[in-house]
Amino acid sequence: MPSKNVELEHLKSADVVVDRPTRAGQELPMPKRSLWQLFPRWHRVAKRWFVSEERWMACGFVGFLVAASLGTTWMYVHISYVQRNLETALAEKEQDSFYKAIMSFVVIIIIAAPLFVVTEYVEARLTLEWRRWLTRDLMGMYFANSAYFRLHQTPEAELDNPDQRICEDVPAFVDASTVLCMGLLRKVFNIVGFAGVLWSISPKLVFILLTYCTVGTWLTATAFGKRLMQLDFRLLQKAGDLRFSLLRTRENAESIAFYHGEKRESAQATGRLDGLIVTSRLKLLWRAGLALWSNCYTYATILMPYLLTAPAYFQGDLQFGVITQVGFAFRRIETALNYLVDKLPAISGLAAETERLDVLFTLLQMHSHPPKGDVIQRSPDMDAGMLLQRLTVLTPGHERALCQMLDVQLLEGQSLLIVGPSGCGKSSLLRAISGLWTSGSGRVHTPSDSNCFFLPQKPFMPLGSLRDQLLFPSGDWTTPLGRGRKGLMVGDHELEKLLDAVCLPGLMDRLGGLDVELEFAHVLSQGEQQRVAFLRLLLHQPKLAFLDEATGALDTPTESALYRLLQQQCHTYISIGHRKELIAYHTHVLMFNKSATPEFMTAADYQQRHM
Ligand SMILES: Nc1ncnc2c1ncn2[C@@H]1O[C@H](COP(=O)(O)OP(=O)(O)OP(=O)(O)O)[C@@H](O)[C@H]1O
Repeated sequence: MPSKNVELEHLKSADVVVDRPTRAGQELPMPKRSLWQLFPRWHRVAKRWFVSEERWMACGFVGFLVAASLGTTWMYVHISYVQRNLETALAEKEQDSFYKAIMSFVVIIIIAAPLFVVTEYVEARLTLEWRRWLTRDLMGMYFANSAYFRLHQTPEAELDNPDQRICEDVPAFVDASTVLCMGLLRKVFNIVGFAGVLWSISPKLVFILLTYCTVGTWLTATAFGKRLMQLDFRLLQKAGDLRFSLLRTRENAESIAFYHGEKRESAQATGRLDGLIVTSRLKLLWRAGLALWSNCYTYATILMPYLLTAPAYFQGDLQFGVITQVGFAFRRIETALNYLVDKLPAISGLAAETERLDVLFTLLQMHSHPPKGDVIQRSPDMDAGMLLQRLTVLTPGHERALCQMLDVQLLEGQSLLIVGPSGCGKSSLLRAISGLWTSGSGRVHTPSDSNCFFLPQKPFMPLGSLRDQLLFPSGDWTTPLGRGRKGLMVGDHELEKLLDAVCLPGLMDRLGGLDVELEFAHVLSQGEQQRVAFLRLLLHQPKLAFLDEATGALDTPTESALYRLLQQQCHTYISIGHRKELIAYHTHVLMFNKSATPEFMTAADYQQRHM
C-alpha cells in the first residue's frame, strides 16, 4: 500500500477539492484537468467491477452488448442498400424490384424488433448490477477499519459529503458510463460500416467528412468541455452541502430549537441554496452557448451530401437512390463523429462524478487498511489487563502531542480513573488505545478487540427495536434480504432484570415492549441512553471495559449504583470522569496536567495528594 503521504500528495497534485462541507457563499477551487486527462481516473473507477470476482458476469453483459451492436450496425448498413434499391425502383418504375425491397424491409423489422428489446434489457441489467457491486464495494471500504471515522480526522484528507458520493454519484457514474460507452461503441461500428459504404461510392466524401467532424469535435471540447465539467463538479458539491446542512438541522433539532438558532441555520441553508442556483444559472448559459454552436454545426452538414453528389447525378454518373444512400450514410457517420459534441453535457457530468468517486476510493483505500510505519502499535495479546509502553499520542494532523512517553500497567482486577482538565487529551488516549487514532509512537497491549468494550461520551442509538438498543453492537439485525445475527442470545426475562439493575425499571412497559421500534435517540433522555449503554457493557462481559464520561449525565446515587455493578461484574476497567466520587471505584489514577506527561499513581496516593 502506498504511504499516506504519497497518496495525499497524489490528491493534492490532482487539484482535487478535499474539503469539509463548504460555508455558504464560499468559492472552492475546481479541478483544472481537461476532459482527456480524466480518462485514466475514469478507467481506475470503472475497471473495479471488471476485475472483481464478478468479472465473468460483467464481461458476459458487455460481450452480449458488443455483439448486439455489431448486429445492429450490420442491419443499418443493410437498410441503406434496401432503401437505395427501393428508391431507385420507384424512380425507374420497376415493380418487381420495389416489392423485393419491401420484403427485405419486413425481414429486417422481424429481426430488429426483439433484438432492440433484448439489448435494452441487458443494458439496463448491466447498469443495475454494476451499481450494486460498486456501491457495496464503496460501502465495504467505508465501514472497514473505521474508515468512516478516520476520513474526517485529518484536515488535509477530509472530503465533502461521502454519503452523497456513495448514494448519488455511483448510480450517476454507472448510468452515464454505460450509456456513453455503449453509444460510443455503436458509433464506432457505424463509422466503420458506413465509411465502407461511402468509400465504395467516393473516397473523397469520406475524407471531407472526417476532417469536418474531427475539427468540430476538437473545437467543441476545447471551448465548452472543460468549463462545463468544472461547473458540474461545483454543482454536485453545492447540492451535497445543502443536503448536509439540512441533515445537521434534523440531527440537532432539539439543541437548535433551545438556542432559537433556526434563523442562523435557515440563513446558512438559504445561502447554500443560493450558491447552487447561481452555479446552475451559469451552467444554463454555457449549455445554451453549446446548443447554439452544435445547432449551427449540425445544420451545416445537412446540405453537404447533396452538394457533393448532385454534380455527378446531373452528369448521369449516379443513380437517384445513391443520393439518398449517401445522405443516409453521411448522417450516420456525422452523428457518430459528433457523438462527443452532442454528449458533452453528459460527459462533463460523468467527469465530475469520476473525479469525486476517484478521490473517495483513494481516501478509502488509504484508510480502510490498518496504517503502517511510524504509528502507535497495537498488540491484542493480553488475557486481561492493559500495558501501555512509551506511548506518545499526537492529534491526527500531528499538530499537538497530547501525551508523551506514557507507561502504564494495569493488572487483572485493577481499575483506572483518568482525570484532568477539559481538552487535555483524556478521550484521545482512549481513541489511541482503541486504534481509532494512530498518530504517535509506542505500544498498546490489551485483550483482543472482542474482549474490550468502549462506552463513548455520547451513546449511539441504532435504528431498530428496544431489544436492538440493548444488545448493540451484537444481536439480530434485519436487512431487506433477511436477518443477520451476531452471537449473544439473551432472554426477555434476563433483559428485564438487567434494565432493573441499571436503574431503568419499567422502561420496557413504558415504551411498549422489547420489540417496539422508536427513534430512541429522541425518545430517551441523555441519562437513560447512558444507562442503556451501561446495560450493553454488562451484557457483553468484556475482559477490559473503557468508559469515557459514560455516566456524566446521571445523578451521583445512580452513578454510584452503576459503578458498584461494574465492580462486581467487570473487574478490569478504565474510566474518564470529572467527579471526585468516582475515585472510590478505582484502584489507580492517571492524572493529565499541562505538561503532556500524565502521572500514573494509586488511588490512595492521589487522594493523599489532592483531596
Ligand atoms: N480530529 C482532531 N484533530 C485535531 N485536534 C483534535 C481532534 N480531535 C480532538 N482534538 C483536540 O485534542 C485535544 C484533546 O481532545 P480530547 O477530546 O481528548 O479532550 P478531553 O480531555 O477528553 O476533553 P473533555 O474532558 O472536554 O472531553 C483537544 O484540544 C481537541 O481540540
